[in-house]
Amino acid sequence: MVTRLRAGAIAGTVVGGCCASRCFNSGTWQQGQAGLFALAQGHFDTARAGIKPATLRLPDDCSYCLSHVSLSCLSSLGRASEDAKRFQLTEQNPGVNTAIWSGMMSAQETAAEPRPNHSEPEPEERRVPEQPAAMLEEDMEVAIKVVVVGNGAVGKSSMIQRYCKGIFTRDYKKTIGVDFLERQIVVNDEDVRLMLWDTAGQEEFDAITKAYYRGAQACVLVFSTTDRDSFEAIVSWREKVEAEVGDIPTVLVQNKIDLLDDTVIKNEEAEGLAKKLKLRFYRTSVKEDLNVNEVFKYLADKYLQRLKQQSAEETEVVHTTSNKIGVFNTAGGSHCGQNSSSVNGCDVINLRPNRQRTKRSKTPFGSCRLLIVSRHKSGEGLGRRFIFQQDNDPKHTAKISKEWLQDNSVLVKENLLCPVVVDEMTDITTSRYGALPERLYVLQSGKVIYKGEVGPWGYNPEEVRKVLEKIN
Ligand SMILES: Nc1nc2c(ncn2[C@@H]2O[C@H](COP(=O)(O)OP(=O)(O)OP(=O)(O)O)[C@@H](O)[C@H]2O)c(=O)[nH]1
Repeated sequence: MVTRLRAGAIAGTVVGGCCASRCFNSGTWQQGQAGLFALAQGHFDTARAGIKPATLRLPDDCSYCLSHVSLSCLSSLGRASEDAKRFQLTEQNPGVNTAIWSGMMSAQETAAEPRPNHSEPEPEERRVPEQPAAMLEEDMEVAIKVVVVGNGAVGKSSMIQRYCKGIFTRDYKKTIGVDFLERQIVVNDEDVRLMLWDTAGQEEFDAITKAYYRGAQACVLVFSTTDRDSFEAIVSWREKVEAEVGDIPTVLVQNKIDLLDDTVIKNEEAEGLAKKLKLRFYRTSVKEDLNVNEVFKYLADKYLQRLKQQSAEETEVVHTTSNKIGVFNTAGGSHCGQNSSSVNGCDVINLRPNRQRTKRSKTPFGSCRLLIVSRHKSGEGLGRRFIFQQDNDPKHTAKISKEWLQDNSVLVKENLLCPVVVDEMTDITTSRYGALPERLYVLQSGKVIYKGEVGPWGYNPEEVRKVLEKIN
């Protein structure tokens, strides 16, 4: 069975990245998939989010697959622009408001198959403006996951709302778990999509929020001018984030400086803390819209600098090791493409190097940072799926990857020009991009007092809210 998805707008609120996806039919979990889930509620536009379209082949026994969005480089596929016009789930997955994106192989495998009949007009609300093909071909953008952390009521949600929606509300509504908004900006001529994760400030949500730090690429540590505790908690917030994601571009923010008259933190204390933590320090007033843009611009800039630095280091590796860095071309499908062949009765995927690697070039995968190749072999269902993760991290240029590819009948024809990580559905993708807890729990004195259904379908924040209100 082939389930096809087309790009565009999905009715949905992104609730998290996923580390696994579940086939409801077979009950099996497919691990190692990365990305963002969209759930019914609100609006999430995949095209705007920079997610490129693909068709996806689901195994024959899987008619209701809750799957993933992966950061794959599909823009170069001939069909991409056509597919990108709008998103639509076919009749085979009714009611499943999930974006499923897969890697090159899936897309190429299905390319030869007949398209389902979409002759019926789409409902008005599903239609999205068509995008010029050229944009889809070339506009790969950098997406940065930013987590905003700090004690409760310091203004995290307000800051994100101000930045993404340009609004400020006086009402305080405690964040339960996490929330998400995004904004696209241009920094040094680069399109950057900031995905801002608003996390709850209260300790009782730690278990939930920590899961969302995973894969974060930048962090805002916020304290309030009028809340001494929030200032003193900064070091511990930093440690929590670092424990999950290591050293990422981070900024220290003192919010509510419009209330400077009521300050409980001396200037030199705040500056001293920034110095001690070696962080850029901003004073903001979300209320007065002071310095908020600067905070996020700085982070985006810092992140881009790191990317550039990484690229430069990789180039060095090209000259010094036999494992060259670049992008690899996954020509051919997994079982019948012209570039696949058979060795000892096994299918072989031929990976060919692509010699160019220029940003925004028309070269296939030219600006790809992560390439996931999924491979299904008919009849073997979920068991035969390989994911090659090209994330340009020199550490991953491991000999072992190559050996693994060869052991699994993936023929590497020449030296690949890129580091290749073989993610055997284990933890690499998960730990970097996954963020979705399997269930929501509420614990009290070490005891589970609420256990939700398997998420994200089974998430029920309202239930959680009620439980929390009861125990507070
Ligand atoms: N005066 C002033 N009030 C602010 C500012 N920023 C936020 N607030 C107010 O502070 C309160 C808390 O703001 P939130 O954004 O909900 O705080 P939060 O950090 O997200 O809180 P949690 O969700 O509990 O973690 C709200 O009443 C806001 O209106 C600011 O810059 N100045």
